[in-house]
Amino acid sequence: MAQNSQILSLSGVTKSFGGVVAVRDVSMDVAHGERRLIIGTNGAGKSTLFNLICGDIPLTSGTVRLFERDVTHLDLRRRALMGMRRTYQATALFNKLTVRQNFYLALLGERSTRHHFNLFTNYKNSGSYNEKIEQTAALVDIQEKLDEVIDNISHGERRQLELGLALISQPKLLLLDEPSSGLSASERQKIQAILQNLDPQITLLLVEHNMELAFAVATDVTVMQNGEIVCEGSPQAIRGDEYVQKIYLGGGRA
Ligand SMILES: Nc1ncnc2c1ncn2[C@@H]1O[C@H](COP(=O)(O)OP(=O)(O)OP(=O)(O)O)[C@@H](O)[C@H]1O
Repeated sequence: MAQNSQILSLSGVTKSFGGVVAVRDVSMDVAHGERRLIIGTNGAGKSTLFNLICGDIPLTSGTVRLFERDVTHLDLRRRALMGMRRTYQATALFNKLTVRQNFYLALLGERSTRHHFNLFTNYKNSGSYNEKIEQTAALVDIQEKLDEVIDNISHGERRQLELGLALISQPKLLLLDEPSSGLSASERQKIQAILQNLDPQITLLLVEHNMELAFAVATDVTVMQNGEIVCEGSPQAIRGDEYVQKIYLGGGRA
């Protein structure tokens, strides 16, 4: 994909839940390679916006374009096949299986969706996936834990694995919903380093409440409040913005 191409383009995106307008008339363009941070107080509409971008929920009105194609009416699976992946605030892992087996199942699920082949007949070919699993595990710094059962790894390592499970399909656009929530300072630093070293070809959309991590990773920032975009700019500009300071530092997380 060309460096200047639009990876994501939202136009007039609105979502209402009954009387509640969770996202109101949002327009936003994200270019190839950007690390776009979306911040806003609780209830600002960030998760809903992610759900609309992914195709998890339908829009009330507006248009979503992904990789320069109108995907407004495509479901999550079809958008994923185009090269989009997201993580959730809580991802279900197979806790009795090892890290390697979780990677393996993600890879099989991915291949079966793409090529419609049978998961079980392909189990015999598992050796051919090992290299890919080991490469991805190294990207998220979990290569030492490949043969540990999930129940025995730390919370931070689970978050690293969740990132790895999203990366193993080699997405072009990756949406991360609070990748550091619930982590200790040292676990958070690890996630930060992983995100800072991410392949520059991957375009990133990030919702994150920890400002240190968020601003260390972001190239561009969008600020939301009450379902609307209130400002956009470089991390430096947003950090210095009086209004942002007020909604964040003036007790805005209500
Ligand atoms: N399924 C739903 N049904 C009804 N209202 C909803 C639904 N999902 C979200 N909302 C409402 O939409 C608004 C935006 O919520 P959303 O979860 O998108 O905010 P957020 O910015 O992600 O908040 P947080 O930082 O707490 O995760 C809130 O008022 C919320 O109560």
